[in-house]
Amino acid sequence: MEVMAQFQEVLKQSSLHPKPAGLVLQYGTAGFRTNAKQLDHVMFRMGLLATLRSKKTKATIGVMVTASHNPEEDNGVKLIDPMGEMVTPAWEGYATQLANAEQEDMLTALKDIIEKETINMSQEANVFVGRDTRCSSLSLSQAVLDGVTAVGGHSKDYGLVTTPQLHYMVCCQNTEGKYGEATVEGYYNKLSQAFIRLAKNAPNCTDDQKHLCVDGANGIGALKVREMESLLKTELQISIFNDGTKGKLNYQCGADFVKVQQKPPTGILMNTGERCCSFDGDADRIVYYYVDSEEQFHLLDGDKIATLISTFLKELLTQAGLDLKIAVVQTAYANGSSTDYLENTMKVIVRCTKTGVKHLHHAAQEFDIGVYFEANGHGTVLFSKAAEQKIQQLANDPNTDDERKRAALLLQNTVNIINQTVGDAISDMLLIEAILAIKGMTVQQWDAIYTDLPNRQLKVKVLDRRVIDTTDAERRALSPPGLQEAIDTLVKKYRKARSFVRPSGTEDVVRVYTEAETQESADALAHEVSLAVYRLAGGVGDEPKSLH
Ligand SMILES: CC(=O)N[C@H]1[C@@H](OP(=O)(O)O)O[C@H](CO)[C@@H](O)[C@@H]1O
Ligand SMILES: [Mg+2]
Repeated sequence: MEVMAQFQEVLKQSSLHPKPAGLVLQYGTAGFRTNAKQLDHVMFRMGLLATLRSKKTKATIGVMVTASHNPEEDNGVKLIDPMGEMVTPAWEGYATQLANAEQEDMLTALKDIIEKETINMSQEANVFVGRDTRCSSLSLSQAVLDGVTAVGGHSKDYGLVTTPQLHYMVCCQNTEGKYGEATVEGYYNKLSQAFIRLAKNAPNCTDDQKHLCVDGANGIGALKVREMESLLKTELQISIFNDGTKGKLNYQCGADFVKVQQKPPTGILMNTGERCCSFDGDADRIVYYYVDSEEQFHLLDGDKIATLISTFLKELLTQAGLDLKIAVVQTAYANGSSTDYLENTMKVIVRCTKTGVKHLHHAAQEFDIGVYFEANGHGTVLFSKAAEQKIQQLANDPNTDDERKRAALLLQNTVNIINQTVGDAISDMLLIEAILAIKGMTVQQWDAIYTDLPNRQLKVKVLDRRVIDTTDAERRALSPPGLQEAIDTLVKKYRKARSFVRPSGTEDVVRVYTEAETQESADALAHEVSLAVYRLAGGVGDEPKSLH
């Protein structure tokens, strides 16, 4: 189609996906997210934008319709760049401009991007689309597809997939299959084969040890684990709870609920000491937990996962005699005990970045092996090309002695089980299960590697959360005036205490984090810091109440 006619078509189609006048949304920590009723125009426009991005990069781009851990009524959209990573920041800016342009200015906003990025409109474009199980996701993903078609792109609709599965498809497609086959079956085969090979190194694993309870958050993860189950054969026996047949998505279940509330999800049958895990609503996060004989709940969050994985990798590197630099990337939410253990006992490099996987991912790319996890369980491992080559070479070298060869093969299968494009609950689960089996480690032993400092996360409602500006990987507030000083004074009252506040990028709240020697101190400090935020940063509604 000729360019002018193309724009006419965009205009015509756009009028079928009109923007409510005055509505302003931001591309936040992980894409746009709000009540599903407000998103039709955003989806259509993200279809347009993904097509432009595809033309620009001459590669396939992904669009995932999901609001992850948010309530069922919400929805959202995430854009995926050619290597399967999150879309680059400059284009997040375009996304915001395009989504917020009033109906009559939409075409101008679109042309603006085309001009700024000197996009050749006759270039072919391909967009992969996926969605989660929310009621609103089907029609919203149709709006994305309409957007792609309107500007002359080709699309492939993967239907119901987890977010990390779609990231994987995009990476496979753009690497001509080197990363794997761009199908859901290809994904299951690659991961399950690597898992079976790893599990072969744990011949003494009993049936009890092979059992795992999975809380699927009543979302897409439950469906996808079920599809994969038979391929894991006898090496892993999974009981799936909250599979979406009865309960509501993310409601009193799922990784976010378990992490923030520090308690088990509803809808799960847990025996004492049994290993359990929870996914979030789009299956890119995972946390583990168990209940001990005194009914005490034990959470193994992203920090514990990062510690387990990096310990395993470090041991294998030593056994293989490979000199590769390994680092762990965390955010300010990482428990102080985990950072202390990683730095001082394990002696690995630790980096702290701003919240949001894109920041962690970027930092992890600077090392031979970068293990990154947010405390909430979102994370993965990145291997540099050079690291992968060294592992490959050693595994294939006929002169390698047995111990080194075994370690190299384990490393090779570890590379294959990991979804390096983004945090992936299914892939992380399989890796963790394999590590525990190989090391002959129980969930209790894993938990005992270090003891978490008691901590608390709270939310405070303010008029405009943008009044809070932070620095030092969000650990210190620069504005409003007096806030950081107030926090510093409060923190000094408690032993081993730490606290910071930051505006959320996914919800209209300010988040408060505290940790201290005791839970009482962490809770009291959290309340006091919440009050400081409320008073100094324009709190709305009732004053924050004490937790006890
Ligand atoms: C404290 C916390 O868990 N924050 C989450 C949450 O971001 P906020 O910007 O804090 O709303 O959602 C993000 C997207 O899922 C995730 O990357 C991040 O870790
Ligand atoms: Mg998620």
